Amino acid sequence: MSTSARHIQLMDTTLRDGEQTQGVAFTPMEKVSIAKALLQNLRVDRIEVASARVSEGEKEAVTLINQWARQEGFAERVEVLGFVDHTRSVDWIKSTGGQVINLLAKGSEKHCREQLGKTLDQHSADVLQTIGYAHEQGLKVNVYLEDWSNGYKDSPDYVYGLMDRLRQSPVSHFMLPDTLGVMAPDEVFASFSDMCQRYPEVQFDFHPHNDYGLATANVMAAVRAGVSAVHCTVNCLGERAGNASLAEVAVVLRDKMGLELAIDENHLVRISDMVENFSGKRVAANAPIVGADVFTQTAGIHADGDQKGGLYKTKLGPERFSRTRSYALGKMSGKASLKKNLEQLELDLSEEDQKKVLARIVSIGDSKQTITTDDLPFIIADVLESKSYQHIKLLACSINSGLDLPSTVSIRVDVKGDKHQATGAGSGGFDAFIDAIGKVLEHYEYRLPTLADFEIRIPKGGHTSALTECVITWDCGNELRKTRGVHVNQVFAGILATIKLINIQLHEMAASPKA
Ligand SMILES: CC(=O)SCCNC(=O)CCNC(=O)[C@H](O)C(C)(C)COP(=O)(O)OP(=O)(O)OC[C@H]1O[C@@H](n2cnc3c(N)ncnc32)[C@H](O)[C@@H]1OP(=O)(O)O
Repeated sequence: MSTSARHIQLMDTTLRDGEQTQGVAFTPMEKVSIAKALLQNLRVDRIEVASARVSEGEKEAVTLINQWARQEGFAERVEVLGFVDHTRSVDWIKSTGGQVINLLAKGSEKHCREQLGKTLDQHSADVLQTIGYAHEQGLKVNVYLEDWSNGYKDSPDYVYGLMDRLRQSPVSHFMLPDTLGVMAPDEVFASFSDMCQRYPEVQFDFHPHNDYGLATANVMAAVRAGVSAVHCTVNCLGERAGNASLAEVAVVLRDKMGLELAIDENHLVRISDMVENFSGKRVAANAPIVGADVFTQTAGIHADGDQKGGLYKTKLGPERFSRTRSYALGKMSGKASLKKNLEQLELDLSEEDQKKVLARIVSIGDSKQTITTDDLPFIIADVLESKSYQHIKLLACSINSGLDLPSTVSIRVDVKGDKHQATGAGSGGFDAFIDAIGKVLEHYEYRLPTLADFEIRIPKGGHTSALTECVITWDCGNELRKTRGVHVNQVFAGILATIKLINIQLHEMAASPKA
């Protein structure tokens, strides 16, 4: 089947199946923000925002989403999963102002018999009755055949029997899920080809799960077999191993299958960040498209190839997703990696000095420490013994902490040659240090930016006396900056990372004073 110029709908279910990720619960306002970003900015075709009857909080969220969607003309693109429970789910959805029910019917004989205790005839009659009621109430109806992947394999006659009974009813999409993520691409292709041939008038959606890590590959197979819509979630959230990643599906369908999608790729990373923050589920640094490291070249040879005319470029360039390429510094760096970082910082070094700095970077990398671009000026200053980056020096610091007691700190610092002493208090040693250093820096019209992230780690297999590395991400208004500190004491590792950031910013203030 030719796939060119076909339009495939993306139905995002971050707010329904995504919320079935262990430990995830969105507040109503978080749900509204995600819904707006999905429909308005990213431009997915449809969103599923909840299961009916779950809770009062869920009802409030769905009501708010529907109010907004109606104003914006998106009302028919907001869907809610409902159960085969006669009137209850339909009434719940109606009361939220919803217009679409995704009715959860049983797609395997086993689930029908053992979970509902019904025969095919009884269940079909119940489903038809709920579809009829939903229509009377003015709702559009889609139908899930839950556990279809197992049902199609173990009880195909049940699946065909159910489809034959439901196909004449007013159902917009039949949504066939691989509920337990057990299918492989060849099985998906064969089963969807069969379903599409038997029921050519029916619009099928595919709802994948990622238990074997095959969700995106399975989406490709389903599309090749003729489905008209696929389901996915932001950051691959979803029950167990999750669904298919929205970012992966969007780029794969475009690049590998030449399909038309409405998605605006510039928003993929922003929505991934939003969902990461609201869900509390960290995105793996190597997650395709949205992971923190996926546009970073680590190997010196790769940096060299990029320097020589973009030899390592692919269609998945960072600019496409409003991101930038970076070059990691560590033991695998070469001349080209250093050059790229120096260019970014607009620093000029002689070939001789570059060699010395590179040797230090490689030896720091050898001791398992990581190096950020912002560390580079300090490594240079240290290697070349320049004091020009040393605007602030911590001369002494004592911390007092106790269980259930506020922490106190006493510091002595040198700022641009002037000595200062200060004390501070806070809920922990680091917090107390921030209080104390803030008092000193007031004299220099400098305020620390807020923390965006604070990570402490020790080398794997490390012991209690291991060096600790602290990497702090700072929200500097128009950009995020990372600085790191290394010390046996984790609070001091954080303090050293903070001193480094202050040095960078005092240096920038000195280099470009306010007019
Ligand atoms: C494929 C999927 O991911 S489906 C996701 C479905 N969404 C959810 O489950 C959302 C979260 N769930 C909930 O909040 C609750 O489970 C509720 C509100 C839906 C129901 O709660 P309760 O009434 O306490 O029942 P419980 O959670 O034990 O649900 C099981 C009942 O639903 C029945 N049931 C299972 N599937 C269906 C279905 N498709 N339609 C109607 N009833 C169903 C079961 O037979 C069982 O009924 P029984 O108690 O008479 O034996």
